[in-house]
Amino acid sequence: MRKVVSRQQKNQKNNNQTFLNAQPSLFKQVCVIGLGLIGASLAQAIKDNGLSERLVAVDRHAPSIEEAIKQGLLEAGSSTLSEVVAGSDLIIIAVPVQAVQAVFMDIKQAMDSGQLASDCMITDVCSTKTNIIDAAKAVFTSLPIGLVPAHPIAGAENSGYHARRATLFANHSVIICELPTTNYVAIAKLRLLWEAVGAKVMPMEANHHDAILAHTSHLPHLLAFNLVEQLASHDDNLDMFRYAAGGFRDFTRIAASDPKMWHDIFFANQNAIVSALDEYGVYLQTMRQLIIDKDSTALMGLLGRAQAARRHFGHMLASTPYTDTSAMSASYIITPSTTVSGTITIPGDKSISHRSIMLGSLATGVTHVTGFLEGEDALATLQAFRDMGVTIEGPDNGNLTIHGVGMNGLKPSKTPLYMGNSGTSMRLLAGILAAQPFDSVMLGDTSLNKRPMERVAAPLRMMGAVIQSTGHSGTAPLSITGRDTVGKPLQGIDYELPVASAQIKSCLLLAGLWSEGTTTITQPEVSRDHTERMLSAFGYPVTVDGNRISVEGGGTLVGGDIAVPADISSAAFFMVAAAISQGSELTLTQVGINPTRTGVIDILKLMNADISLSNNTHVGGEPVADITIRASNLVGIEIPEHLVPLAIDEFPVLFIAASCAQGRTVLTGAKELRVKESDRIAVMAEGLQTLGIECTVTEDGLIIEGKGTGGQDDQINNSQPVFGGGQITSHHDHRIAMSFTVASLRASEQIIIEGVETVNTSFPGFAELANQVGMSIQVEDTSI
Ligand SMILES: O=C(O)C1=C[C@@H](OP(=O)(O)O)[C@@H](O)[C@H](O)C1
Ligand SMILES: C=C(OP(=O)(O)O)C(=O)O
Repeated sequence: MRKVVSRQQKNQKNNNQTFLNAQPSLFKQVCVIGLGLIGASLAQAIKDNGLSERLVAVDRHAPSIEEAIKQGLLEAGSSTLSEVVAGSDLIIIAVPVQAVQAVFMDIKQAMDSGQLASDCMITDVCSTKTNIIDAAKAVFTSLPIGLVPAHPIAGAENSGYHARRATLFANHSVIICELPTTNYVAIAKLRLLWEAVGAKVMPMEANHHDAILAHTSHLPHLLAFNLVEQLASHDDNLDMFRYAAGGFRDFTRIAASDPKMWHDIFFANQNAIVSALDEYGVYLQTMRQLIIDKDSTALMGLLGRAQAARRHFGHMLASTPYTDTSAMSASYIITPSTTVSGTITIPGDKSISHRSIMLGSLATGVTHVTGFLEGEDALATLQAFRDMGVTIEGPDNGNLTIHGVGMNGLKPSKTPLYMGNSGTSMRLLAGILAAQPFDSVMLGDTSLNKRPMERVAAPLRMMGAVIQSTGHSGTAPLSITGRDTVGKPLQGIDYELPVASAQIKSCLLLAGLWSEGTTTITQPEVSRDHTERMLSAFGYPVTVDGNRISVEGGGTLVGGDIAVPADISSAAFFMVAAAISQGSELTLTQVGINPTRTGVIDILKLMNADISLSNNTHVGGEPVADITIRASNLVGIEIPEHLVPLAIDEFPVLFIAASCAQGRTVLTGAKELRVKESDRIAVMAEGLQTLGIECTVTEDGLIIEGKGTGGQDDQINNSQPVFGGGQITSHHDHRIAMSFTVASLRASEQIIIEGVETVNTSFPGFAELANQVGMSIQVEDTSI
């Protein structure tokens, strides 16, 4: 259970911090027991950072002590604790795990004899934690109030005093066990010490620490030692080592670590290690059998899943940018430019990419996808299906091969499904998961966790789904109970959508595929129809009657080939870029022009944009064309409300166009913009005002006073800046970042956009492409 901290304790913590910061050194005397790699490195880091007035050490190896004193690292040292420990206010135990209990006995004696205060802080750096606490319990009548067990997750294959490095802990994690018996000041001071040497501190329960470390550290070390032993015991071991490839070297690097230390750890964490090892045995047997059986699909699936999972975990951890604004570290520094030109290819459509994974996975047979968008949103969907046991090869340059598992072939994921920033993934998957026999949990990043999920959860409940939005206010995480537990299938419903949302419509239609009877969705306005089109392309009958769409449950999907066209929502940035800048002409090849998506073209044309389509054809059931757009004098308009759902994602960049138009542009009926990755009305208005544009926020839209000077019939006059310069934040929203980039074509000064990592959710390579056509974007990492 997490430790609950009262307000009083929090205040006390803040006061401690101020008090501690005011002290010349954090400690009067630190005594390090054990001058091995970790102990000596920590001593050196304490010394270099001036964290203690005095440093003393205990080590049985006299030459290390002598050298450390000679080098000025230590004031004193000995092989016996009682000779140097007096007056220490922190003791750091850095000896092998099995020797810790004996050290505790020495410490107790020093406390009993008055050499040490009873509240003296005691910490350790050992790789196991429950046995350290047990050892302390065995020695002290009650756990010392200064005891803070800790574990820096840092090391090196070299051991001993000479291998020490003061920087060993920089950017590494240190786990601290905050025991209920420990004085709060001791915890706060140890935290300060670790942070001062560059480490990231995280609290964790001792049991949990031991179970996790058994898998992530102890098992890999055991396997490394074991593999070296296996190879070394061969008769031709010399040849084996001589020709051992990089794989052997990389895999067994950690087998050069200190044997005594690992001997102790393996015994100290016996139970957790044995269970990790048993589990490993099962996986090894499975792999062995797949090779014997020459089961290529299953082996490919396993290898692909493992490769993706490794990347995914890295991503999940590194994707803290999406969960923590302070960590959003990449910025665009944009120098104003005046014109764009060229012929470019825009990456694949995000909505269609999501659906290709979903339907390809649920189909029978193999589905080949080309033009798949390798952006983080679509990759989140891909990973979710891998987590549910689907074998997916790729993505390789937009190519994917999906080995469909059929309507009843998904397996429960072992971990919660992580949807990152993607509303489409979470909402569409909610419909699929609600119908599965097993339970599921879906998580999102900070932005996604704020977006409304009851809009799908409530109608799914009407179908009999058991689904909870467990966030603050009808928001993610979503927890879904499997049909096996519920005991009966979903029931078809006749549902009228309260908003024109393709995500809600698709969620319910997808749930309808497993439901008894008919599911009919009525939408108030037309919204994108990719789900309907792709279901039909996979052979699933869909009935469309005006704005009423129906499916019957119980059908099947048949895999095939899907070509994903270029995304018109991404193309929109370049359409506006060319429209607003003098002398520009851009051609965007083979862009999807599904009529449920072309609101942006209609709106720009109403604003007097010069847009033409050519090479019209069909790709994978979707119409596509080359779009050519040239500079023109844009004029302000009242945007017709029926076009809003058809251009829902393009408004941020349309606001940039409106700012460059002559006269006022009024958007109404677009409340939905407030619940996208950010509140796109508020956030765009704020950014526009920063850049000197007058605009008024309304409940369901925005009024923009355009600064363009040329009218519809005038000479094209797009060379005067309408924006100033300034600093804009993305608010975790890719479309905000890209829209303000386009503004730089009519800006008088530099525009800086912070938090641009988010662009990768829908448009990897955006900055490179923008530079290719004539913009001037420099990407800077400001994290260091
Ligand atoms: O179905 C889809 O692929 C999408 C539907 C739209 O969302 P809403 O359904 O919330 O309008 C759109 O904004 C989103 O980018 C993608
Ligand atoms: C709203 C968007 O996506 P999603 O809802 O999938 O996060 C978008 O891409 O603009």
